[in-house]
Amino acid sequence: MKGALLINLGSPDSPTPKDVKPYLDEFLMDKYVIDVPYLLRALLVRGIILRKRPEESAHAYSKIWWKEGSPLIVLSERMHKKVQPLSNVPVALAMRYGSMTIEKGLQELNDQGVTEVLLFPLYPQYAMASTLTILVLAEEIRKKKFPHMKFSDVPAFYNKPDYIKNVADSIQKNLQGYDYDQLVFSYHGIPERHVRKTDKTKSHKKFVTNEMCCEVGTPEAEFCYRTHCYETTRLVVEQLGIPKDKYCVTFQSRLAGDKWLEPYTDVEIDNMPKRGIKKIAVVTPAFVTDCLETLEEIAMRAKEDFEANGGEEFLAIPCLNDDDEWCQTVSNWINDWAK
Ligand SMILES: C=CC1=C(C)c2cc3[nH]c(cc4nc(cc5[nH]c(cc1n2)c(C)c5CCC(=O)O)C(CCC(=O)O)=C4C)c(C)c3C=C
Ligand SMILES: [Fe+2]
Ligand SMILES: [Fe+2]
Repeated sequence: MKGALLINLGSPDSPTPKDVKPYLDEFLMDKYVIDVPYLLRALLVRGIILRKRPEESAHAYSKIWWKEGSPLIVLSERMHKKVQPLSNVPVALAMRYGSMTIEKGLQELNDQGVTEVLLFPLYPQYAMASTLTILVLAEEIRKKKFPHMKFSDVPAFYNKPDYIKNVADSIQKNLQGYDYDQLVFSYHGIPERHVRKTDKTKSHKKFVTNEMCCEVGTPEAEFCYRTHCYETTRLVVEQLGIPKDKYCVTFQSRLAGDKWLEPYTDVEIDNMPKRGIKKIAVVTPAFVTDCLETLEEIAMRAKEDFEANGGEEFLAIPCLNDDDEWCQTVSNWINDWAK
């Protein structure tokens, strides 16, 4: 029998340093996230980052935490609840990090008699720190625990017409009656090195801000997160008829150290009021589910900083979450595969 496993990033069990620390340890010790040799990674993560970050992150999480739990988990569960009845096969939900493990998700499907699994990473744009790490871990678990299972996966869907329509429709709905100067497409950042690493053709050289590094359809674009982000944006603005001077692409959530994809969301948004841009809307299409990075970093921190710098109106557009059309899209893709 066939079945699907929806996989999102995951959250700590509670917004306390005690629970945030092991979650961050698992996340940042992942070699596809901090991609340096083990000893250096342990020194960086356990010797430096995890000294202060659990407290800081726990504080940030506590600002967005809901009575029912982490927004990312609660919203993913709501989406799962809507997708299951629309799907013709069993659908389970798991997280890459934290307690809702991929192993538990596979076990749940196994218990229902599923032997052919569609792995569905909930990331529109491909990155080794998001998509690849899920696929690698799932395969390790399959070999050890479920050797009889067969896996397929949903590739990055950054340019799939249904997803683009869902994002465009959501933007249009949220922008109704809101007269903005600039629509900011803010994507989760990654180190530039990650883009080079996943490029099998090794043709990426220096990045030029606001210029595409690859042409969609070429081998180098297949795993280029940066191109996927620009292409999602291009298709969405094309659908909505937004002119060039009314939108921009930025990258958020960088960790200190390496050079990450530019331009940086915080720097760009802080400078906008000085350039006469006083009313903005921010959309975050790298996240299908609202989470710490959208609810705290964008809707709270970026808004406060924008206003402190002279900005007047700031609208954070919610992610697709459990939007009916989006849930229909997800189940359509599952049903097409299961045919
Ligand atoms: C869009 C997909 C994501 C990519 C790519 C990604 C890369 C990446 N992230 C970090 C470090 C952190 N990210 C954190 C939170 C976080 N990241 C994503 C998604 C992607 N990350 C989500 C959905 C979330 C929110 C989780 C939630 O519970 O709401 C965090 C934890 C919070 C914090 O301390 O800031 C860290 C750390 C790196 C280093 C990286 C690529 C190298
Ligand atoms: Fe992240
Ligand atoms: Fe590229």
